[in-house]
This record gives sequence, C-alpha cells and structure tokens, in this order.
Amino acid sequence: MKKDIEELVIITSWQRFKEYLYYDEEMELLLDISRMNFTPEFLTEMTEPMGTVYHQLQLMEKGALANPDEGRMVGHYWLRNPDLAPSEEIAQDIKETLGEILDFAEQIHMGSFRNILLVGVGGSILGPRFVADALASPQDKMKAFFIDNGDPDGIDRVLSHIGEELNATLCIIISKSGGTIETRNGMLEVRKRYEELGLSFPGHAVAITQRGSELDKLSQKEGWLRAFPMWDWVGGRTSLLSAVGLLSLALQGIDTAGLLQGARDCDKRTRRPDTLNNPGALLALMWYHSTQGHGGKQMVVLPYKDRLELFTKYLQQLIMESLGKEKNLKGETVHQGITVYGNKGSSDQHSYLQQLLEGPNNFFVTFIEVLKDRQGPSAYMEENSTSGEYLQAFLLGTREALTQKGRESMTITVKEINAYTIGVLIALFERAVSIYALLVGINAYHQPAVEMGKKAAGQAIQLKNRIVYFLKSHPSEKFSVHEIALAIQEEEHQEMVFKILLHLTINPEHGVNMEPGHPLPESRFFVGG
Ligand SMILES: O=P(O)(O)OC[C@H]1O[C@](O)(CO)[C@@H](O)[C@@H]1O
Repeated sequence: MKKDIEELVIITSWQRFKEYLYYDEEMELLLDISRMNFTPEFLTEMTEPMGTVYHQLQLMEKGALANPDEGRMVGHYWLRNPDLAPSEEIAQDIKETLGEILDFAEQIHMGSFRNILLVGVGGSILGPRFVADALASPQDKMKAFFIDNGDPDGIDRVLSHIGEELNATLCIIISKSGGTIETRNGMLEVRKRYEELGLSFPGHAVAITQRGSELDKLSQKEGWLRAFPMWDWVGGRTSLLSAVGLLSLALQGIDTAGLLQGARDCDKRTRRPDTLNNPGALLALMWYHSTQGHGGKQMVVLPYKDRLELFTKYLQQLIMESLGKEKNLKGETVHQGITVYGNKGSSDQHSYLQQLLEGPNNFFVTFIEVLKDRQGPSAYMEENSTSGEYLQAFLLGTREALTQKGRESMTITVKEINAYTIGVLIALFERAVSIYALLVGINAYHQPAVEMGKKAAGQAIQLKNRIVYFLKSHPSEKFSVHEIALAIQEEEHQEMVFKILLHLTINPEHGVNMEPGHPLPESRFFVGG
C-alpha cells in the first residue's frame, strides 16, 4: 500500500519568525527555526529532558567518561578553552602544543618550504581540507595539497600537481591511531616519490598522532622534523581545533586565533541552560522534532557560498559517524542516525531540488546564508541587481517553495566567511551533535562499525595473497574461480575470489591473466605464459 506523502502545512508568519529567531550580535549569527514544524507545546515538553542534557554536558566538560564504550573522556571543547580541562596537566598540554604549533609555523615560514601535503583520512583530513578551502586566499603563505584516501591514481594526480616542488613541500602525516591503512599507504606512496627524487622523507615529514602510536614511534626513530600530539579524548571527527587542523592552517597563515575564538564564543552560548538562547540546543531540538528522534528525516545542508562547499562533506562525518549507532547506551538495538547530504546552493537547485519539492517529504533543509557577497563592490547584472542579490533571491525562493510544498527548513545566517565564523559554525554543530546524542541516549564518540570494515579489509588482502601464492605455485596452469576457491579452502567466498582475480588481471604487479573466450565468471585464471 503506497504510503501517502505526508502533506505538511508549515505554519509560518512574521510573528513566528520573530518569536523564535535566535540572534547573536557578537557572533553575527542568526538562526531561524520558524519554518520547522514544531509547536510551542513541543518546546515545553522538552524542558525537562533538556535540563538533564545541560547537566550532562557540564559533567562531560568536567571530564566525565562521556565515551563509555572506549572508557574515554570527551574533550574537544577544551581545545579552544584549555582552562576548562579537568586537570592542569591537560590544560598545559593543550596550551604548550598550540604554542609549539605556532612557533613551528614561524620557523617553517622563514625556511624554503612553499607547500604542505597533508596525508590522512576521515576527520584527520576532512576538517583541515574544509577550512583550508573556506579560508584560502592569495595571501596564503603556503599552498596546501591533500591526499585523503588510498587511491593510487588519486595520489599520482596530487603528486603530479606538486611535481618537482616536492623538495619544497612539507609532508604532514595525520593519524590519531597511527595505524590507519589508507594513511599508511598514502605515506608510503609519498615517501617513495620523495626518495625517487633523491629527497629525505624524514627531512620533509611531520607527524600528528597520539604519543606512542606506531606513527609516533616511526617519526621518532627516523628523526622526522616534528611530531605533534593528539589525545585519546579527542575524536577524529572533532579534532579540527587540535594540531590536526591548527598546524596546516597556521602554516597557510590562516587566523587560528580567530578560529579558536569563534568556537570558544559559540561554546559559551551553547552552554546556556536556556534553550531559546542556546543555538546548539535549538538546532538539536529541531533535529529531534523533525526526525522524531529516530532518523525519520534526512538533513540537507545547503550553504549558499562556494567557500562552504566542503562544509557538508565535513558535517557528514561529524553527524553520521557520531549519531549512526546500532545500540544506545542501555545496549538496546536502535539503529540511530541522521542522514546528511548537500553541496551548495544554488548549484543544488539545478540538481536534486526537483525531488525535494515534489518527492518524498523525508528531509529538512538547513540553509546557510552568508550576507557579505564578496570583497569590494559588485556590478549590476540585470534589474539593477547584483549577482549576490540574485544568490540571496535563489535561497529565499527555494525556502519559500519548500514551505509552500510543506517541506521544513531552517536558516543559519552569518555576516561573512572568516576564521571566526568558521569556528562558530564548527562549534555550533559539534554542540548540537552532543545535545542530540544525549537526547536519544547514544554514545556519539566511538565508531565500532568502522573497525569491522577495517578488519574485513585485512581479510580481503590475506585472501588476495593466498590466491596469488596458489597461482604462482602452479605457473601456466589455468584454474576457474571455483577450482581456486576450493584449492585455498575458501569455497564460501567464491564471489570475493572472483572480484580479487578480476582486479589482479587488470593490474600488472602479480602477472595474473585471464584466459579469453569464457563467460566472465567462468573464466580461467593463470600466472605465466
Ligand atoms: O586519525 P586516524 O586514527 O587515522 O583515523 C582516521 C579516521 O578513521 C576513523 O577512526 C573511522 O572512520 C575516524 O573516526 C577517523 O577520523
């Protein structure tokens, strides 16, 4: 039975807009939730649960084990306010590390390095890449390149862009655990390139990792230029304001103090136990109401500013790796999460907006509006209007159309994009994630399922090695997938054996070939003539 598309009537009015508008003059931030379909009764009934949330947030910032599954504290908020840390030792460590980052950047700026090459995956690179792009300017002191996964061709493309300038490129290897395979492979690929050019990799390398990790030990053993610490109480997806983000941004010459100040100011507001004056709480409550606290709707994040093009990509990890959990803190199976997608308006209007307006009403939109159009004045296009006025009109038009079609939206407005604003936005969503997780009772700070994927990848590599070993032990003999799987006692994994064989035949390293003339899955594979 086809489920009727829920025809929502969005209650909106100037009165409602004014009643629920959050406006923060100092942060130059507005949050308009009036087109989300909550009622005053909802806010009233959430008063008590929010009281508990505010208390738990305080405990978390005081050092409670808010990540119980890993027995860890949750301390990314201390990164921008070290005096909040639960011990003088932690506070000192944060302050000293920041000082060392800034001093190191100053030293590098006096030297001959002109580029930085970041190698990492997930939170170890999404944040630095987002902010580097958002705040990039012709005045940047160093040019940043990014290797954010293990695609060989992707690595080749980045290295070809750097070319001979590799000798003037500082390579920053970022891995909290120090053991992530994609990052290790990226490092080994890059190292090989340095060595091919007769360059010392350790003489160009910096590590950002937990003290004592494999990566840390390697950097110490080989005498890399530096190693900066990450702490177990900072998750990858909330590590942007640690050395993970601050080192590369300081090297680029970006205003790290502004970034930290923006996050600190936003934290101050999102600590308030007064929901209507707490933008993080309002955001989390809107997520909670719209998704019914159970992923019932998806979050479309639509920044109308090119500099925020990577923001949604960053938020996907922050929100989905935090909230996408099978079990809640009571051990019940809940399959929690909120799906996040979006690139940028108005490009996305010419991509999937048609479906947003007429398809399933299974989402809410979060517009991000930036008031300042550009540095300097704009010319008129048509109708005595600038391109920036048109851009705002596209946002407003889309917002109206969604409302008319009964689709929810909220709007975050900032005056302009600068380090301070980026700090505010990052802290706003980090806090909203913490609050939402407390409302639905899950641990937002571990990622158990990803470990499963890493383990399965290891098994696939072992299987590949056994396939190659078997074929090389029987040179020129031809075998079907089934025969190979049987021979290596992997009959229940014939599909994976087939897929690995296919990849082996396309790439030259192991000399695996496929005999022509057979329907693909029935092909016969061999090594040698
Ligand atoms: O910084 P690491 O330890 O290499 O981890 C990289 C990424 O992998 C994860 O642990 C799992 O996706 C992320 O949380 C993290 O940002």
